[in-house]
Amino acid sequence: MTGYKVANGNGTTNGTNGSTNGNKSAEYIAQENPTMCSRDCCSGPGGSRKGNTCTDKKGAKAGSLNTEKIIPTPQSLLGNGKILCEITPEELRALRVLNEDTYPYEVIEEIADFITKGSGMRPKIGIICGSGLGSLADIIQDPKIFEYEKIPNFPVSTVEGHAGRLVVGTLEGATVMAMQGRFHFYEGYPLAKCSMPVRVMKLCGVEYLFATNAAGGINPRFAVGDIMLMHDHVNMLGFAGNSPLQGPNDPRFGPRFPALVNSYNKDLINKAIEIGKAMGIESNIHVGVYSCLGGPNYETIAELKALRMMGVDAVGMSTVHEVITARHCDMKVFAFSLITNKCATEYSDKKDEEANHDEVMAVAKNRQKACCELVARLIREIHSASA
Ligand SMILES: O=P(O)(O)O[C@@H]1C[C@H](O)[C@@H](CO)O1
Ligand SMILES: Nc1nc2[nH]cnc2c(=O)[nH]1
Repeated sequence: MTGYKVANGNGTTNGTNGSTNGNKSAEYIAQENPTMCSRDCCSGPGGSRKGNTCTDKKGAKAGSLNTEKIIPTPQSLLGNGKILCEITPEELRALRVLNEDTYPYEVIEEIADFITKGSGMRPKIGIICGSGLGSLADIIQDPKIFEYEKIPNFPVSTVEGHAGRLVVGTLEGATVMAMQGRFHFYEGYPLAKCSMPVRVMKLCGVEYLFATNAAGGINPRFAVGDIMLMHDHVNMLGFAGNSPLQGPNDPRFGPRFPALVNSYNKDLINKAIEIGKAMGIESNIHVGVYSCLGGPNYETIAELKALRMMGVDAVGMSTVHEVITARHCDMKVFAFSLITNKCATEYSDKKDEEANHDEVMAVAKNRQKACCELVARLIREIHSASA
């Protein structure tokens, strides 16, 4: 069988079956067929790989390509199965952006223009709907809806309970945009990509980020269905050296070293507490610390005990990197967790103490009315204060 190399962004891997598929594996190089074209070769800069020049491209076009030697990767098959040599410059650029970990300012600007021009609105408040909380976007009036897959260079949602639409419209008089579906690290997206829409929101004109999530309650005082207003977080992925701000910093978004104390706006937390009282649900409202783990697995008892010792009240798989990105570009942040399950912190054989996504979705569905009312009332206050 013919040998091959699959470029994986960290070097290349030799083999005769399967592929080593890194994030940047859209290029592949035939070892025994120097006429095959690589992505670098096609796209110019940095493209002078041994045995792969633009002459090779001509050879490939002329039909000397031995397709049996190509190991297709998911990325290589993008573009209706066309190989990269046949992709137009526009398709190639889109493909590169999809494969990149970071998005240049200009690309974010293009996405923001697409949304503001397409909707005819410049939203002031951005909402990220947590698992099962998509109904937060359903209460938006006169909505203009953008399916993620139709937004240029936008990722797609892959998780149940995350519809994959951006909804722009008005809520309590304010112009808002809501992500009905967020991107998670466990879906395979790097953190910068997970939180890229926050930068899109910023360039659309958004000043306030409302981030919501479904989370497991670690604090023993929390009951299923309670709402925890986030006043701080523990960035576990950050402890492991991962951040949405990794890589070159573009000062048009914010500083290289942003401070994160006071990330969660105290005025908005206090207003939300007042609103909770007015709604008669003050006993279900708490203020606490959230932590995001990478997922998709839920936590072990030992992990939950460790988180509790660190002062974490609720644990999830999102939000923290969105908040970091929002604070980096100086947005005001309000965030809450809907407690969808109680996390067990003692060993037990009881099956019903295990977290599961169906339960998460069911609780979110049951509590969506209260969550929508809290968000709507808070937006009304922000809007009337600025009018
Ligand atoms: O998107 P969020 O953080 O609300 O969703 C949480 C984390 C996982 O995606 C899911 C697990 O049930 O709920
Ligand atoms: N990591 C994590 N995410 C959740 N999302 C909803 N519940 C949970 C949970 O218990 N743990």
